[in-house]
Amino acid sequence: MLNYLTLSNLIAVLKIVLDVGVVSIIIYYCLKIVKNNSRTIQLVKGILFVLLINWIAQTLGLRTIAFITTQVLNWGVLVIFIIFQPEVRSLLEKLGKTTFTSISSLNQSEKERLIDELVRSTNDLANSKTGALICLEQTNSLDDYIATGTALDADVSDELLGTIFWEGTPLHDGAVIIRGNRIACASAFFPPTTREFPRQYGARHRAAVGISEVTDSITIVVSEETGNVSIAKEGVLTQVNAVNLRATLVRALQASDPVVSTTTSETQQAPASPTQDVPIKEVKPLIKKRSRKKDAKIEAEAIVVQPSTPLKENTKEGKAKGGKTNAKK
Ligand SMILES: Nc1ncnc2c1ncn2[C@@H]1O[C@H](COP(=O)(O)OP(=O)(O)OP(=O)(O)O)[C@@H](O)[C@H]1O
Repeated sequence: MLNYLTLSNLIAVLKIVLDVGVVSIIIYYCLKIVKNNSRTIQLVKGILFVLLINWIAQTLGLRTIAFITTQVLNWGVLVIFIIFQPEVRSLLEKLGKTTFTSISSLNQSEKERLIDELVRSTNDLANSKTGALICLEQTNSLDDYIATGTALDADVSDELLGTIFWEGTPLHDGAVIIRGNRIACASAFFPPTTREFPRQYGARHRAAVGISEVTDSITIVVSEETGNVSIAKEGVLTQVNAVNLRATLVRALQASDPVVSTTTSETQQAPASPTQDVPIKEVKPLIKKRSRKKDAKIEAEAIVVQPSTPLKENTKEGKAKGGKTNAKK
């Protein structure tokens, strides 16, 4: 009898652990999705707001408001599924899929070679003022975006990236996505940011910031207009030179694996290595085309870099941005 009770207690405890464990995992992944997607952050804020109004209305006995907000919350689930249909679909598609070869799975020499090739090709692209968008997949899968481009499975090399972004090729329009140390695709389309953005930046920079808002990827942008190089990460666009670029890439790879030994401060202060010999560009002064009042608001969603250096006045008034935008998508 005692044994039976102990066994049934044990089973009950295991059930509770399983129950709580599964729910915790679901909550963890939901929070991860919310955190990585600016659209879902807005949505969660909206839901919290409606919940607050509903609670106040219930507490104060405001029956009409309580009724309306309750209906909004009841029907909200359906609305969420409709609004987030693409996200829900891709989430379901991902279930059961094997994990991709991420950058973190590369060994030290592969990482170093990848960084060397990226710095070298970015340097060449910048010097020849060839517009480019090179996105490095991190932990969030870029499958959905790879699907919008032309699939490739090629070694990352200075020569190949130069060829892809050469204006004469059909693949030059759009972004290259790098998965692990392979070029997964070219000509991919990214969701452009919808945030307020300095006018001198066009569709390419908007796309780079856009993808960095919804995933943890790192994107290198080379401006066709100026040859300037920027990095988009976590919704922030930072203009870099060769040393900054290398340091950022080292840091990014380091974050997932301590195998890359150079520390951040060492990297930033380090003299140029062989691939850093030719700086891509001096860090250009950065424009803030906003009033001081607006700047306070922008602090939180900093678009620009190097606060001490105002952005170079480099307008593109004559340029028809829309014309160059990746219209095919
Ligand atoms: N959503 C997008 N996803 C991927 N690539 C895009 C996207 N929008 C534009 N591009 C790429 O950017 C090119 C247009 O760049 P545009 O000149 O408008 O941007 P820009 O930020 O001003 O860059 P640049 O300084 O190089 O001129 C397109 O030809 C295409 O290759």
